[in-house]
Amino acid sequence: MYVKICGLSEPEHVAAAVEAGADAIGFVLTASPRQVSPERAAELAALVPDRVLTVGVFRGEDPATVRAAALAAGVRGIQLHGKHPHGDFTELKDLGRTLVRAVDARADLRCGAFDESLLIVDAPRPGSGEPWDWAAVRGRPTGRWLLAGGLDPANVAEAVAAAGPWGVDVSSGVETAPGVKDSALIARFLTAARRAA
Ligand SMILES: O=C(O)c1ccccc1N[C@@H]1O[C@H](COP(=O)(O)O)[C@@H](O)[C@H]1O
Repeated sequence: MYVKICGLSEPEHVAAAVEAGADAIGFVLTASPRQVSPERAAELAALVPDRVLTVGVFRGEDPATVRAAALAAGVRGIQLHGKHPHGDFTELKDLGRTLVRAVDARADLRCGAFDESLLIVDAPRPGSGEPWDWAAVRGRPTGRWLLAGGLDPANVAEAVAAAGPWGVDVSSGVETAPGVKDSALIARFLTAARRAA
């Protein structure tokens, strides 16, 4: 079970996620209570060992803006959330970063359909912490895909059983308030997700 912890903004929480065995760590570089500057993301990314994928999260920005911010942040992955056209992914391919497409259940759920190497199937309101009908996507996504949206340490096993994802992605469910991560919740989520596999 691949696990991504998203929306980190403090070194102690980056360290907690790495220590607990996260496969990927996300820095939100778009409007959000979790937004960090590319410079702050670069400081945090420098603390992450190579085995953990660092991902910059964007939503609606044009490819030139995404390119500049991703390069400044030094992230190895680029997550485009929402209705980015295929052409946005094509324009970013030459960067050699891991491209991640994040969509809700109404979208094309074939990983690779937009030349991405990782797909995230999320709630209609990303980063809201709202659970949704995870079972509705069971059997639909293809390839490497992560389930996101309203997951937390207590429900991740149920969500995995319902949807059958390749991995999971969490932000709100490891926070005590919007944008305030909690190291103990991060560790509990990793443990619960691994057991759910
Ligand atoms: O986390 C945010 O604030 C955010 C903002 C804009 C686009 C994506 C965002 N996060 C993504 O949302 C899911 C996690 O959702 P939840 O909070 O666990 O319900 C994950 O894919 C994040 O990358």
